[in-house]
Amino acid sequence: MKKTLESIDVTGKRVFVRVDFNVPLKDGVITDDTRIRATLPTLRYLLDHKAKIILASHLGRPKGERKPEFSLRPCAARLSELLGVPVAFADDCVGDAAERAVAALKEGDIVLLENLRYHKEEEKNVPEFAEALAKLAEVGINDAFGVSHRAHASVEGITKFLPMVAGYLLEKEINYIGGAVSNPQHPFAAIIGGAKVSDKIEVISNLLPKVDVLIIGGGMANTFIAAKGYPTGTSLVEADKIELAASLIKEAKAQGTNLLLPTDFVVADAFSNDAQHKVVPADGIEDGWMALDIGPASRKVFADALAPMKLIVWNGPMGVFEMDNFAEGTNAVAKAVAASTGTTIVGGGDSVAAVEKTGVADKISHISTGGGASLEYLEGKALPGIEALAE
Ligand SMILES: Nc1ncnc2c1ncn2[C@@H]1O[C@H](COP(=O)(O)OP(=O)(O)O)[C@@H](O)[C@H]1O
Ligand SMILES: O=C(OP(=O)(O)O)[C@H](O)COP(=O)(O)O
Ligand SMILES: [Mg+2]
Repeated sequence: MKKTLESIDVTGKRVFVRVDFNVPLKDGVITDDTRIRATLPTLRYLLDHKAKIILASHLGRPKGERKPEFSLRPCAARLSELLGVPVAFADDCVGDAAERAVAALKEGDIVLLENLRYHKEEEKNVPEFAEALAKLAEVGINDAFGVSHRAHASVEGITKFLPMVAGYLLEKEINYIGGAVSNPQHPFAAIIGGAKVSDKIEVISNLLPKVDVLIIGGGMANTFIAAKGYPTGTSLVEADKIELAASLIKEAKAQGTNLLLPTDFVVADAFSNDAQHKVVPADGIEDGWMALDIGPASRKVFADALAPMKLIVWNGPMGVFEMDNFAEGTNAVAKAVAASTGTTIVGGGDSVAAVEKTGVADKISHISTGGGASLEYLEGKALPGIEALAE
C-alpha cells in the first residue's frame, strides 16, 4: 500500500505538491480546467491544515527553453478563482525566485512555481535538479496522475530526497482505473487517437490481448493507414512507427481482436479551420491533403461497434476537434461513449476537454486526468511516479 496524504503531518509544514496543470490553452486562455479542478480536494485539505503549499507542474513540451507561451501563470489565476484565495506565482521553479517565494509563505499560503520543463533537467531526471526541488519543502505529495508514467525529476527523482505520498486525485485514479481494469468486464473496447503517436503506439501490443475491440482514430490512425500501403499526403505520420503499425495489424488478426481503422477521412489542404476540406475514402488521401478528422462512415462503424460494450476506455481525440470543421468525428465518438450502458473511462488532457466541449462529461463513468498515464496503467505497466511513492 502506498502512503496517502492523511497519513502524514502537514500542519504548518512546507508541502511540495506535484500537480499536472498541463491544461489546453488557446491564446493564453485556459480552454478546459478539469486538471486544475481535480486537485482541489487535496489543496483544500492542505489549506484546512494550514500547510505552506508549493505547487509544481509542467505545461506542454518547451524542451528546456523559457518559451512564454508555456508559462503556468494563467493556471495560478484560475486556481485562485476556484479556491477563493490568493495564489502567488514564482518566475522559476528552482533558484532565487523559487526560494524567495517559498520563504515568504505563511501558514495557509499557496505558491505555484513556473514550468518545470523550462529546465531540461526535469525530463532528464537529473538528481541535482530533483534535490533543488526537494529542498524547497519538508513533505511531498504527488497529485499528478497525468504525468505519473514519466520518470522525471519532479515525479520520480525527487522521491530520493523527499519522501512523497499520494494525494486524493492520485488515490482516486489508482482506485478507479486499477479496479476497472484488474478484472475487466467484457466485451471491452479501447479507443486510441490523438497526436502523441510515438508514445502511445507502444502500448497497443500489450493492449491487444486484453480488449475485444480496438478502435484507432485521430493522428494515430494515419500511421496505420501508411502501414496498409495507402497514401497519407501531408497527414501527421510517424515514419519510424509504420513497421510497428503493420505488425500490430497482423497481431490483432492472429489474436482475433477486432482492430477498427477509419474507412474514410475529412481531409484539408492546410492545418487550419479555414482550409478547404472534403471527405475521402481511407485509400484516397491525395498529395497536398491531410487527414484531420475521421469521416462520416467511420463514425457510424465506430459507434455501432461501441454500442454492445460493457467497458470502454478512450484516450485521444478522433480529429483536430479544436477546429469546428474537424470536430464531428470526436463529437460522434463522445456521444457513442456517453450513450453506453457499460462502464466508460475517458482520459487525457485533450480528450477530456473534447468530452466537456461536446457536453457529455456527466455521462462518463470516470473522467481521468491522464491520457498516456491511463493507457500505460491499463497496459499493466508499473508507473514510475506511483512506484516511487512511500509505502
Ligand atoms: N488527424 C490529426 N492530425 C493532427 N492532430 C490530431 C489529429 N487528430 C487529433 N489530433 C490532435 O491530438 C491532440 C490530442 O492528442 P493527445 O495529447 O495524444 O490526447 P490526450 O491529451 O487526450 O491524451 C489534439 O490537440 C488534437 O488536435
Ligand atoms: O497531457 C499529458 O498527457 P496526455 O496528453 O496523454 O493526456 C500529461 O500532462 C503528460 O504530458 P507529456 O506527454 O508531455 O509528458
Ligand atoms: Mg494531450
